[in-house]
Amino acid sequence: MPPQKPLSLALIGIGGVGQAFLTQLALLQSRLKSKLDIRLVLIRRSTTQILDSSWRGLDIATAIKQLQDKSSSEGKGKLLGFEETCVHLATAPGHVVLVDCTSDPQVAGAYPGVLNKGISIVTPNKKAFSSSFSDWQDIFGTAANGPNAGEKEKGNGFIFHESTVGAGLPVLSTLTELIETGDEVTRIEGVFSGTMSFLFNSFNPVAGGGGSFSAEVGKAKELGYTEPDPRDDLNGLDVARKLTILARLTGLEIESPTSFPVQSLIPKELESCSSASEFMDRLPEFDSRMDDLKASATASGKVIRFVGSIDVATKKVKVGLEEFETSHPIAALKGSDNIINFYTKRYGANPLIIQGAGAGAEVTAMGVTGDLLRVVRLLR
Ligand SMILES: NC(=O)C1=CN([C@@H]2O[C@H](COP(=O)(O)OP(=O)(O)OC[C@H]3O[C@@H](n4cnc5c(N)ncnc54)[C@H](OP(=O)(O)O)[C@@H]3O)[C@@H](O)[C@H]2O)C=CC1
Ligand SMILES: N[C@@H](CC=O)C(=O)O
Ligand code: NA
Repeated sequence: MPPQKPLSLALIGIGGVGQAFLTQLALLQSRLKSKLDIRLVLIRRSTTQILDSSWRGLDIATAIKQLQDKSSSEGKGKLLGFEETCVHLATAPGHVVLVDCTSDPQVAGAYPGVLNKGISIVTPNKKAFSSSFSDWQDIFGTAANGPNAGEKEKGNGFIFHESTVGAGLPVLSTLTELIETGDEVTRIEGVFSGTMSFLFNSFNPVAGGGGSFSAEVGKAKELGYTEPDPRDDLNGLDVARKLTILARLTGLEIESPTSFPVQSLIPKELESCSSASEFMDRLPEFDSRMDDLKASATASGKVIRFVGSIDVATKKVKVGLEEFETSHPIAALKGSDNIINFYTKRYGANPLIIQGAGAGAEVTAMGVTGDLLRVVRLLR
């Protein structure tokens, strides 16, 4: 049997998710070594990168150390522009896959050009899929696995982004299958943020009590649940981005994550904070406002949770705080659990429910590694 062509892989972003992905990649390399030769040829941070121009593949542990060890010559190399790097990357042997584990909108904005070079993309970065609707159309009009892909897109890359909604939970693959098998999705609702789930089930637990809101935000950041800037969770935009992605997959042409009501939990007085650290330092000043919301819910025997919903028929999307009876499944969530209810014609009054950790480096990396395997299967 002729040796398989190698799969050349480039990773950008070696934060929580990126490093967890590398751990899973090392496992994949050893498990698949008789069937597939996966070579890590580039890893890149925001300020430096290591590119293996021999295309033989980097040793993962050494490469991470070099990137993290600012003093190493490798780690200090002049950072080649991202687009320039991709032109070079496209010359790597076999199929090339870019793994974008950043939350950088500029990297995401380059996706159509990357796909056009025949490079596939797997990513948990929501920015590309939740910017303008025309950007969405550009991406899926270029990808070889786009809904209307034809001869023209044949040589282009594939794109998968399961971890953009519900981390590794099979939310996007389930929605895609519901739609592709002809079911009619009428409503999607639930808890879509691991950070907000954790915040409210620890600040306002069903059993009563709970810590201060700002302290719980700090814990969510330490646990690796929040966006690189926690304000992207607290302003409701992370959930809005996820609902934009889901709504677009149902066929709704949502213009942007700010084209529907999104409740922000950022105190107006802190909207001008110039940095995440300044914001986090001042957040405790406003804990009493969240305490008042909690007290009012408690007075009616309820708890507050941060939820989202899409009504496909009326095209109504909304994101914000709601009160729930303590017996409600949403009230009972633990940790970073998401719960997503798909109401469809086929499932009727009993929705298809997906529940589980919706944030955390390892469960997110699982979705990215699963997407990489989806690309591998398409190459067979
Ligand atoms: N954490 C989670 O539970 C989940 C995260 N996600 C998504 O995964 C992505 C990564 O999240 P997470 O790992 O937690 O974030 P981190 O902040 O831990 O890591 C982000 C990494 O991206 C790097 N980076 C930023 N901009 C660039 C750039 N232009 N080029 C190269 N590298 C860059 C940073 O490098 P440097 O350190 O040099 O600045 C850092 O290493 C985000 O898009 C997030 O929304 C999705 C689902 C769940
Ligand atoms: N910050 C996000 C990460 C996953 O999308 C969240 O808390 O859900
Ligand atoms: Na997912």
